[in-house]
Amino acid sequence: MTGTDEFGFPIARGFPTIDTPGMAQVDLLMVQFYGISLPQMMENAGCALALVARRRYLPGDLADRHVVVLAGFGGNGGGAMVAARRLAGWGAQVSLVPSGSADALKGMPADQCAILKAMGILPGEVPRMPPDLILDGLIGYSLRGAPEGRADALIDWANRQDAPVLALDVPSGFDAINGTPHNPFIRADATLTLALPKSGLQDGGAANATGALYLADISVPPALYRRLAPPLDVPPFLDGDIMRLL
Ligand SMILES: NC(=O)C1=CN([C@@H]2O[C@H](COP(=O)(O)OP(=O)(O)OC[C@H]3O[C@@H](n4cnc5c(N)ncnc54)[C@H](O)[C@@H]3O)[C@@H](O)[C@H]2O)[C@H](O)CC1
Ligand SMILES: [K+]
Repeated sequence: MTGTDEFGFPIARGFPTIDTPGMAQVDLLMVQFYGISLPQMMENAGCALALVARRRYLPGDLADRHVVVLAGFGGNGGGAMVAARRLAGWGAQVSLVPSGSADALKGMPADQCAILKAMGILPGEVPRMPPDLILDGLIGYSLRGAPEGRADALIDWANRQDAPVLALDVPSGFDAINGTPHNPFIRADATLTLALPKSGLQDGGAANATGALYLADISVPPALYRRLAPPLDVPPFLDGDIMRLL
């Protein structure tokens, strides 16, 4: 560790990068070898996102602080909805904006959305009231080509707002492997990437798409990385669950 950033997050160097096929291997080993489920990882991811949101953007009392959560239909959207739940629990006013009809959500994102509905947070359109913060959970490392449809429109909307955007895992529209920005891509003020920094995020990506780059521990055992082909040597998160990388 080489000190902390201005928000008190430990600064870390020496974490290797990983590409999307490598992350797919990690997810498989987590589930099949260790029995650590995707919902468990998603819970860790979303909680870490909410913690970065609170400490970096919403210090103090969260009452009257308005957060718009943009949520896609995959694991990225599910993690963002966990963060929505945590921030709402801490008193923030949360608007949930899915990238399609919420009735069409399936699997874990649908489960997360059902929890939010039970809490009285109903999926809807982007609100007229300007937000204090936008969480980008539209598309993660499974982006395929340039964003289309509602995701495309919501990325444009987010980039037009004065509020900062905090991206989950990768800025949506940004290729996590090779760092190619598609049109459009989220211009994040900060990005919280999960488990290991994705290879395309190394230098913040083209045009510094990521902004400040954080890394969250989602409870991958370091020994798992030595089972990958090729193996990776990853240090434990000794100084905290959330590290500042860039
Ligand atoms: N081990 C981990 O790091 C974990 C990461 N998690 C999070 O899950 C996502 C990856 O989830 P996945 O379900 O594979 O997909 P995505 O959420 O990235 O996106 C799929 C979603 O996006 C749509 N889509 C893809 N390309 C486009 C496009 N060009 N235009 C519009 N829409 C697009 C696609 O149709 C799907 O609906 C990872 O990034 C993390 O955030 C988990 O929490 C578990 C562990
Ligand atoms: K994202």
